[in-house]
Amino acid sequence: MLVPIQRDRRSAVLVTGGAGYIGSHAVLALLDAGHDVVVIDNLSSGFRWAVHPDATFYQGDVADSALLGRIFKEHRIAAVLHFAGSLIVSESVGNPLKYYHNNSETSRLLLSAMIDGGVRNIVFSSTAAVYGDGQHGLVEETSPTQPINPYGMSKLLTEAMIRDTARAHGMDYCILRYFNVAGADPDLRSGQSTIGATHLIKVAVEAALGRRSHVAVFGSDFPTRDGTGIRDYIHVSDLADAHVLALDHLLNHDGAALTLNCGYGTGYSVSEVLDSVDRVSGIRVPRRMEPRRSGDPASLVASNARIREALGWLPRHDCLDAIVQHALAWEQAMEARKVG
Ligand SMILES: NC(=O)c1ccc[n+]([C@@H]2O[C@H](COP(=O)([O-])OP(=O)(O)OC[C@H]3O[C@@H](n4cnc5c(N)ncnc54)[C@H](O)[C@@H]3O)[C@@H](O)[C@H]2O)c1
Ligand SMILES: O=c1ccn([C@@H]2O[C@H](COP(=O)(O)OP(=O)(O)O[C@H]3O[C@H](CO)[C@H](O)[C@H](O)[C@H]3O)[C@@H](O)[C@H]2O)c(=O)[nH]1
Repeated sequence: MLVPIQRDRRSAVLVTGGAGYIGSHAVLALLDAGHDVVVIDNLSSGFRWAVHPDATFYQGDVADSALLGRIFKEHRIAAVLHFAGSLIVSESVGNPLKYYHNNSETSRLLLSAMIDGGVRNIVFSSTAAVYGDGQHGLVEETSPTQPINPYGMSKLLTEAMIRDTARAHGMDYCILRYFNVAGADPDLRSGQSTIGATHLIKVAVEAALGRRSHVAVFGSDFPTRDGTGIRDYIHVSDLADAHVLALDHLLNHDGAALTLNCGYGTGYSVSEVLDSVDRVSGIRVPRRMEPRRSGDPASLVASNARIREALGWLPRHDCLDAIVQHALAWEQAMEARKVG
């Protein structure tokens, strides 16, 4: 049954990491849906220009409890959408403490500041990396969580903190486990601008535009149909929509406690993704076979039955070529604007 949205017009939403790739798209979707938006970002990997001017911006760290306290006093924050964090799987293997600090410890401080500030709703950016390796077929939310890298473990710890804190302090939460996020806003209001990006589709479209000499294929001996790693690539705008739905759900359901996969349920291998980039760009991107990257599972593909059922989420851009097309268009637009 559809529940009418009773949004408190005076309240706002705090987006941590709103100057980053996914956060900046969520800000656009929230503004499009009529929410007031406040952003906190330390600009460690995000960009001030990526934050829509209609959002109020604070430059600072989520671990700065005094700053969070000030924000909670200056605005009526109804909910926090927590994107800020570190997210490179291979980096987390070499520097795990960075991840346990910036993902786990910083989230603990955020939860503590939320309790102090009386903010009782949180949407959290978790990841498919909490599931680990050895997954067969579609991964359900009830599948075992056995991360094989510190990044996944740092997010799993945060999930546990959120559930325990919610129980103890009467908070409501929606944990969104994203699979592989890619693409750009179809109107090119934002896109992935990360410097020195490591994500496959971003790297491949940079190579198609001649900014990289080739794409390294990390591992061709995985137990997959063509030996390369399989992932479920979700368009960033569909993911942003999921956040607006999650927020509305929290604002309308007391006691909400959701953990939801965000993916399409279709997996593509690295070779298939590169074929798509070749097809869409019209350029044969040079590929070089290299050994596996540490911490990489063979395959991660989402079951999305739960998010469809719980939030009524309906993807609008469920097509690999469309995702690649938008990613490529954003790269070209950045080149033209000379940003990033
Ligand atoms: N990109 C993906 O495929 C993917 C997949 C699963 C989960 N996620 C999660 O989504 C979230 C956003 O990822 P993204 O791809 O947009 O990355 P991003 O690096 O573009 O965005 C992260 C933003 O957070 C900011 N930030 C980092 N630490 C901060 C801190 N301590 N205080 C304040 N600001 C801080 C950065 O400056 C940046 O703007 C992350 O939590 C990530 O783990 C991403
Ligand atoms: O230059 C590259 C980059 C990636 N890959 C391969 O492409 C696939 C996807 O790799 P990405 O680096 O694009 O993404 P990850 O799967 O490593 O991780 C991403 O998705 C995860 C969820 O599945 C996490 O949430 C994480 O934050 C996010 O970076 C993997 O098989 C990887 O080995 C290559 O072969 N060459």
